[in-house]
Amino acid sequence: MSSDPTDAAAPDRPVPDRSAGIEPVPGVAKPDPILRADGIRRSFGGLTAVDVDHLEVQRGTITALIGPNGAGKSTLFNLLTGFDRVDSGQWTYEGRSLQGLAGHQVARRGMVRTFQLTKALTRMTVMDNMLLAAQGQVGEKMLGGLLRLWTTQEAANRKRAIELLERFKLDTKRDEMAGSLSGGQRKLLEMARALMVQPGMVMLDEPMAGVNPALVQSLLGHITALRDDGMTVLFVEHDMDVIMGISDWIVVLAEGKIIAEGCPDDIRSNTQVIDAYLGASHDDPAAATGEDR
Ligand SMILES: Nc1ncnc2c1ncn2[C@@H]1O[C@H](COP(=O)(O)OP(=O)(O)OP(=O)(O)O)[C@@H](O)[C@H]1O
Repeated sequence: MSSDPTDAAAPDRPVPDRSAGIEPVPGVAKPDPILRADGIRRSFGGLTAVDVDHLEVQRGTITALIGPNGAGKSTLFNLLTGFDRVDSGQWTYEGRSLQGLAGHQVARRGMVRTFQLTKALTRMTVMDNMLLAAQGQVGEKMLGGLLRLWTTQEAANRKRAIELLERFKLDTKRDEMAGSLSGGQRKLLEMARALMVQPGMVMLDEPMAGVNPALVQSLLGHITALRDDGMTVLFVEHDMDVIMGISDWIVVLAEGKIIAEGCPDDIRSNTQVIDAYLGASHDDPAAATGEDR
């Protein structure tokens, strides 16, 4: 990563289109992939949740992972970030294998994901949430041990936490319980927590879910600022306006497989994508194309 992600605002410079010229076909090779995955499979009983032959994520882009309910988006996120185990497959981040690593080890390599705040986290202050995130994405079982290890790194971590809370306009909330934050503020905290480990790639799980429409623009600005600061963003989202509005590239999953990839215009006009959404009984078909209803 070339610049400090704690910069308060997105730099005022044009962002190069890093997905220009890439052919819109499933599994297409990218000129400068930060993440490469091959043969990623995961079944639950008889159900194949994920069956991805090849996926590359281009460095420095905002890439959306979309698909109807049950398509396998969350499972793929969990697998790539070490929060679930593949049945088979290999994947690399920055050319190094992540196979078999736990979530916190993946985060320390620089690929970090956001999580909805768990109950335990909502009972901690905003600042303690940030300090805990600095330890990497460990399970709550390890909380006690980590609390004791805080002292050494604490000063540096506090400084970084304050910078990030200022960036996300949460600095006045630092001593409040995370559970008292609004839906949008929680999303901001989830993003701020992810940045504590200075990642090169951030994976956002439904960053707009439960957010008041008034805060959507601000959140979108923060997501594009991550990319403009040099990070790669991969996100799962259902809101088609958001997806079409900020994505450089879109990967479409259906029944565990990548059925389409391309820039927003490619995806909007892709009949296979429209069919996949039309075939999913509990999704709104109009949403598949991002058309006004
Ligand atoms: N732990 C599990 N045990 C059994 N089945 C699971 C498990 N996790 C996911 N599945 C199944 O795997 C399939 C893919 O689920 P997944 O949650 O990854 O889809 P998704 O695309 O994220 O869906 P949504 O958009 O609704 O969140 C679904 O059929 C789901 O029921």
